[in-house]
Amino acid sequence: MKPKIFIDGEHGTTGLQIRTRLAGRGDLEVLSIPEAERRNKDLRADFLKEADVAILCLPDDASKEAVSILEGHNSTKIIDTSTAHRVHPDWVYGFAELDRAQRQKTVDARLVANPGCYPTGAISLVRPLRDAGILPGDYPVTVNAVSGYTGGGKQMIAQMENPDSPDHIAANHFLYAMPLKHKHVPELQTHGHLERKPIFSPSVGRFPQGMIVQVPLFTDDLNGNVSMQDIQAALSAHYEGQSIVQVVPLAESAMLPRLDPEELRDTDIMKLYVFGTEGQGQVNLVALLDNLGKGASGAAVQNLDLMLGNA
Ligand SMILES: NC(=O)C1=CN([C@@H]2O[C@H](COP(=O)(O)OP(=O)(O)OC[C@H]3O[C@@H](n4cnc5c(N)ncnc54)[C@H](OP(=O)(O)O)[C@@H]3O)[C@@H](O)[C@H]2O)C=CC1
Ligand SMILES: CC(=O)N[C@@H](CCC(=O)OP(=O)(O)O)C(=O)O
Repeated sequence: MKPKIFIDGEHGTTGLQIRTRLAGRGDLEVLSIPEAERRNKDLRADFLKEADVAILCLPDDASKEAVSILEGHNSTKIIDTSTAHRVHPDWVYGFAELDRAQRQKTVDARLVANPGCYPTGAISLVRPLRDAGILPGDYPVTVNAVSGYTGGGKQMIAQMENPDSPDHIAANHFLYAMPLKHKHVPELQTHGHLERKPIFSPSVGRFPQGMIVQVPLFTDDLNGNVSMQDIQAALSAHYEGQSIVQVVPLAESAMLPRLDPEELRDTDIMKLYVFGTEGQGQVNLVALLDNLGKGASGAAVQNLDLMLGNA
């Protein structure tokens, strides 16, 4: 029997991309709710209970509701793409490359929280340096980022694309979350193993999919007398043996005149760069990804395969 998959929120931005990725999969049966019934709680409950794996692509409150519908119904595994359970102790953080143990934890899990798009980039840069003892726990980490506008879901897509929308956004690039209380901060701190709350300053650009996440560091304030080479080597060692997170060689990074946030659009990989000038005491660590690829839907399908024993 093929495993049954239900994408709750399949007509939204993340859900649609997951459905597209699963469209050609003959090894799975996708249970699909008609678009007009997408908020029909009774029908959703039936599908949630029938599924072997439910992938929640909903706002936080609706995700929590779906989880409560499944309470006591342990035959349905859950992947939640929302922020609701990313620091919850009962949930496994579905970032297989986080450390040596995370892949197996995801394989064994019933409840998996899919990482946020920005945290995927930032944690992928800081966590290996924490684990290697290079980045002190109390380092004052800052994270600056730009996302494609699909990161804001259906509402922001309409605001950016429809000039007749009442809350139309005309800007080509804008900062937001200026009070420094973005919903991703707890996740960044917890899974980045950071003692201090990081400063997170996100922005959005007028392109649909793509993301750059930057973590600048002063190497004098790191542990030991580390060079750019040492930092790149620590990242490379951490991600050795897998193909989704790619650490770019220093020589290649040094040749780049600019970095395009859309470069990895429609892919599920993430590239990590160490920029700077050796000996200057500063580096800019950069993650490049598609906010809907490794940042959301691609990661959800990766987690699905791990949970089904396919990967
Ligand atoms: N977009 C991105 O890049 C990323 C998104 N995520 C997360 O994925 C989740 C979904 O985001 P996204 O796809 O962007 O959002 P969208 O707004 O594009 O889609 C959400 C979908 O959920 C439906 N929905 C909302 N409330 C309910 C409800 N109570 N019952 C049933 N269905 C409901 C919406 O229906 P309706 O059309 O009626 O509103 C819509 O189809 C969020 O939690 C987000 O944080 C994670 C990483 C990246
Ligand atoms: C551009 C934009 O608005 N991005 C969203 C983050 C993407 C998202 O909602 O999902 P995750 O929390 O699961 O990453 C935000 O800043 O709230």
